[in-house]
Amino acid sequence: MRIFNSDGSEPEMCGNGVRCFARFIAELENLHGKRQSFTVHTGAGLIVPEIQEDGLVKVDMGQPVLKAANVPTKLASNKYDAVVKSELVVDGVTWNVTCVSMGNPHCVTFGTKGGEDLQVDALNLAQIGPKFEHHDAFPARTNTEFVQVYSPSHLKMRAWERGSGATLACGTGACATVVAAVLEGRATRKCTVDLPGGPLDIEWREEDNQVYMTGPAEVVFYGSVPL
Ligand SMILES: N[C@@H](CCC[C@H](N)C(=O)O)C(=O)O
Repeated sequence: MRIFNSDGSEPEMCGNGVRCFARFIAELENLHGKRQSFTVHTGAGLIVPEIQEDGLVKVDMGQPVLKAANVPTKLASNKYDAVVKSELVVDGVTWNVTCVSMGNPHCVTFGTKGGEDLQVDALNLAQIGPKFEHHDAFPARTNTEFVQVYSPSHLKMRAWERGSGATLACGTGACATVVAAVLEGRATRKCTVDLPGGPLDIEWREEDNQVYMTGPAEVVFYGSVPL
């Protein structure tokens, strides 16, 4: 699977995309109602989506990458060889950020240094998102997730995506959000993440360090495009 952002750049991975890709293949092959798993080659390695009997798609998203140079970020590692709750000055305001790669780079924030907990609906993403995306700390640019904690197993997130801006959902971003929330001691390893487009269930398993994402993928329309 190869995907393209709306600015034409090619990211390594797309969590929503891989769920849709699995659904598309199942429709093509008439695999309705059957449990079916696929191995998908992506820029981030092999990713394994499985269509469950309930119709939801559960994806083995692989292991998070936390080493600063591999995210990549120029911020220094400070905990578990990772960048956790580090200070990032954006437009004169100091934010606390945790950096995670799910094959593609993510910067996750729960708020500003010493500030109130984020109320994500109040944020002007179009104004602050690009300042994170193009910040010097991120040599490959970054996706940014702004997160509000409802409870240790229930988070709300809005994403500003690298190359695409504010989107209704970001699967890799939801995975990075739970990894960051666990590293910051804010959440358990199994969480529901609410996104503007609907919820995703994410689990970062302790046994094998793998991240699993479960969510829907539905056919919206069929069409053809002359190229
Ligand atoms: N904008 C991302 C790629 C797309 C991520 C996607 N929305 C998802 O669901 O994971 C990037 O440039 O890394």
